[in-house]
Amino acid sequence: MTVLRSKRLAGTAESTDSDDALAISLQGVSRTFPGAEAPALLDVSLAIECGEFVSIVGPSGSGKSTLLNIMGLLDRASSGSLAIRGQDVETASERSLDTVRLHRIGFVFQSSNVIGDDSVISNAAIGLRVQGVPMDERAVAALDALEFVGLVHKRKVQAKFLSGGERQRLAIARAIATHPQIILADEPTGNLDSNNSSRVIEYLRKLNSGGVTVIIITHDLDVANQTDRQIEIRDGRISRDVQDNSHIRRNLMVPSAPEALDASSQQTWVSRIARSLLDDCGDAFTALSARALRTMLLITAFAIAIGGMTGALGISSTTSNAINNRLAIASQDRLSVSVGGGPAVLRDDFDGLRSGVDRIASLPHVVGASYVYSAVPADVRITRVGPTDLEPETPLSLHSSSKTYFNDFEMQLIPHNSRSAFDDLGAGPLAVVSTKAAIALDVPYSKQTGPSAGASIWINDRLVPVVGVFDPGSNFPEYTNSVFVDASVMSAVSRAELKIQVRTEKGFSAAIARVAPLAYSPSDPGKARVDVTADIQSIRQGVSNDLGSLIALLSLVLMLLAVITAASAMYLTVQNRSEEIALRRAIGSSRWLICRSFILEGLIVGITAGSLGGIIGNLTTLCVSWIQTWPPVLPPELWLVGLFLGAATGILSAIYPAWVASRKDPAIAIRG
Ligand SMILES: Nc1ncnc2c1ncn2[C@@H]1O[C@H](COP(=O)(O)OP(=O)(O)OP(=O)(O)O)[C@@H](O)[C@H]1O
Repeated sequence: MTVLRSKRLAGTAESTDSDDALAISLQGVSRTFPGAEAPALLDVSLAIECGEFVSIVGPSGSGKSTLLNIMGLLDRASSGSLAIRGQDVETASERSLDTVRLHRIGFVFQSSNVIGDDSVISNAAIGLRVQGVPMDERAVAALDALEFVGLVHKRKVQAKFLSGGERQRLAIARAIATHPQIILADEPTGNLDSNNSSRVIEYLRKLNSGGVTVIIITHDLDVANQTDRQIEIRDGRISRDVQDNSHIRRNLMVPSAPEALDASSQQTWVSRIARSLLDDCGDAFTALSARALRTMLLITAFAIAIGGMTGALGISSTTSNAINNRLAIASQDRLSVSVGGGPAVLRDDFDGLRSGVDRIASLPHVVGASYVYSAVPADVRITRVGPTDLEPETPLSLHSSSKTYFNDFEMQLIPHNSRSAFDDLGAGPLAVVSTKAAIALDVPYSKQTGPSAGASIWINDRLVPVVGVFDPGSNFPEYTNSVFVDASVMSAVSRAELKIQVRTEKGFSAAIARVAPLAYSPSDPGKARVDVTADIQSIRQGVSNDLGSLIALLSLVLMLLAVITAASAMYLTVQNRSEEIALRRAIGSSRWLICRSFILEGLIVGITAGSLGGIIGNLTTLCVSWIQTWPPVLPPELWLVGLFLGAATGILSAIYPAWVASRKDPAIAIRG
C-alpha cells in the first residue's frame, strides 16, 4: 500500500461538514437545451450518500453526461433543485459554484484533458495552484498524488508525451491532489485497453475506500459491475437504480473539508496576492513559450509597430529641431524691411532709395543691406527667342537688387563680377539668371565661365543680354526660377514690390529690426516696416504644431494596427485553447482568473515588444538623422514611452480575447 507523504490524501483531518449530509442530492431536475425537441433530463431525483461508489449507465444520448455536468456544477438545471453536501446550489452565484468545484469536486474526463505543454507535476498541481496552496506544500501534495497513480517517475515529462493510460492516471492524480470529497468521472476508461482500464478502476476504488464519493459514467458493463450501485438512464429519466451489496465495503469515514481553505486563510493577503501573481506569470510564460513561433511573430509585429511609433516621435523631435535651428539661424542674422513705392522710385528717387539702404548698411553689426524689387508676375513676360515666343512652362520671376546683394547673402554668381553694373541706370540692360531659369530658357552656360557670349533673353519687348548665372542654394528657394535685372529694366515694369533685405551679425537681427525703419527714413520711420523676424517665429511654432499633429495621427494609426494584429492572434489562441480553458474552469478557476491569465500574456508580450520597439525607434531616429545630417534628438523617455505603449497595446489587445475565454462554457468545451 502506498504511503502518502501529505496528509491531504490520507484523509486524517476532521470534517467541518455535517456528517449525515448527502454527498449529492437532486430533486426533480430537468435540463432542456435551447432548440432541442425533448429535454435531455426529465424530473430526475437522486440521492448519493457520502462514500458511495456509483456508476451511471445508459444508451448513447440518454443524458448521462448532462447529469454529470449538472452534478459537477459545470451546467445548470432548467428546473429542480441540487444540493452538494447539504448546500443548496441551484441559485448560487457563478463564483460560489467555482469555489464548491474547487474545494469539493474532482473531475476525470474521457479525453483525459491534460495541459500538454505543462509538465506532469504541474498538471497534477493545477487545482492546488488555483486553491492558493503554498508552493512547497503543493509539490509534496502533487508528488503524493502522482505516487498514488504510479507516475512519480514521469513527473518532469511534458504531459503531451504520456500514453493514453498514463494521461488518464494523471487526470486522476490531478483530481485527487486537491483532496475532493466527490470524484466525477466521465467514461474514464473509454479510450483504454482492459489492463489500463482495470488499473484506473483500481485507483478509483482505492480512493473510495478512503471515503471519497466516486461517480462514474460508463458504457462498459465490466466497469459498472465493479461499482456498488448502478444507475441506468434512458431518455433522460432514471430507469433503474440497483445497489450491489456484494461489493459494499464502504468506508464511512467522511473526508474532511480541504485543508487548502485553512492554509490560504492563514496567509497574509500580501503573500496570497504575491503567490497568485507569481503563479499567473508562470502560467503566462509557459503558455507563451509553448507557442514560441507565434509568440515571436507577435512580439516582432508589436515591436515594429511600437518601433514605428517611438521612431516617429524621435524623428519628429529631430526634424522639428533641425527646422527650428535653420529658422533660428535665419531669424538670427536676417531681416526684411517692407518699403512702399513701386518701380517708379527707380526713375524718380533712385538716389533716395540707395542712400536709405546705405544708411541701414552702415549701422553697426549690419553685414550688408540691399533693396530687392520683385515684379508682379502678371506684368512680366520672359522669353528666349523673341517677344512673341512662348514662355517656358516653368513660371519665372523677375527681380532687381543692389549689386551687393549676392555677396551679402552668399549666393554663388558666375562670373562673380557680372553684377557690378547693376546699380547704374545707364549701364543696362543686363540680366543674371538662376541655373534652373537658364535651363528653362535654354540659355547656354558653363558652370565655370557662366553664360556663353551673346546669350540674351526677352523681357517684355526688350532684348536683355544675360551676363551671369547664379545658384540660390537652399536658403533662397524663392529665387530657384528667377531672373535678376538691372534697375533700368525693372523701372520699365509697371508693378513691383520693394523690400530691403538686411543681413546682420548673428544674434543682432532683433536689435537692428528696431532701428532699421528710422535709419531708412529718419524723417518718416513709418514708411518702413520690419516683417521677417516675427514671421519666422510664427513659422517655427506652426511647423512644430503641424509636425506634432501629423506624428500623433501616424502613431495612433500604428497603435490601432498593433492592437488589431495582436488581438486577432490572441483570439485564435483562445479558440485553440478551448479545452484547456474548459479544464481550468472545471477545476474551479474563476472567470476572472481565466481573464487575468490572458491579459497577463498580453502584458508580457506588450512589455517585451515595447522594450524592443523603444530600441528600434531610437535606431530609426539615429539612421534618419545620420542620412539627413541632422543632429539626432533622442529624448531619454523615448524608451520608456515604447515600454508604456507596449504595455498599453498588449493589455488593450488582450481584453476582448480574454473576455471570450472567460465566457467559455466548460460543459460544452469539455466535450471538445
Ligand atoms: N449543449 C447542448 N446543446 C444541445 N443539445 C445538447 C447539448 N448537450 C447535450 N445535448 C443533447 O442532450 C442529449 C443528451 O446528451 P448527453 O451528452 O448527456 O448524452 P450521453 O448519454 O452522455 O451520450 P453519450 O453516451 O453518447 O456520451 C443528446 O441528445 C445531446 O444531443
